[in-house]
Amino acid sequence: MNLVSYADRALQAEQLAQLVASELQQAVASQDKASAAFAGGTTPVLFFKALSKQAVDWSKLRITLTDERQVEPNHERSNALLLTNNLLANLQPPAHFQALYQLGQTATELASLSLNLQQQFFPLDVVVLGMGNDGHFASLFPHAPNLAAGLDPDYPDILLEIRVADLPEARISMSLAALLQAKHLHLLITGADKKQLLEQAQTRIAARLPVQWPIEALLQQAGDSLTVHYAP
Ligand SMILES: O=C(O)[C@H](O)[C@@H](O)[C@H](O)[C@H](O)COP(=O)(O)O
Repeated sequence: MNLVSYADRALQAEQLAQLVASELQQAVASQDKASAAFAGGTTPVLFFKALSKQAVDWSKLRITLTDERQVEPNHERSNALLLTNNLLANLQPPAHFQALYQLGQTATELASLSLNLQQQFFPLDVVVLGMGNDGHFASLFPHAPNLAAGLDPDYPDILLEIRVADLPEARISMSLAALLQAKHLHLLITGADKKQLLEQAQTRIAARLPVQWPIEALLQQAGDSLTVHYAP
């Protein structure tokens, strides 16, 4: 894991936006297209706003999410709405966006979407993840019944459905196996609590303790291919 620390969240957002924009533009230059998956939640908002101001050939971009809440696309908890309001709506020309959930989506439709992402988006050029204070990333939550599958580095599918009793709604998440395929893998965190959790996770890994937080699996599997961007 590589750690980049920034003096404040504005600098973090601006410098990560410049880095991601250069990674995307290099992909466009070499393959005439680029693909990216971004986390939802609250942390990435400043980053999305800064990224929307970067000089990228957005018409060549395929953008999706690392995970989504199973709500209507205009629901206030929708990550698609968050991404649209803070990034996609500001892009000229527009990028292609693939949502991870539509109301009433069936398991068959999820499997078909997973295959479509595999064929049209993967391997992702850039992934920017977030992390919760319980050590989840994407929607791979500690008490998810199918967490083992979600963290299995050999899991065959891009997407899986996550249902956890204490979550307000069911989720759709990318699997760790899918995220690890990213050419540029970033984790964007703010606040001392999350940095302390990351350090505790590293200590657990070094002591070869069983995985307590999902983030341990990401750190262990990704190794130096993961760059953590931290601001207080
Ligand atoms: O749907 C989501 O909530 C995100 O994709 C999730 O994985 C997020 O990155 C963490 O929960 C951190 O959220 P905050 O940025 O709000 O702390």
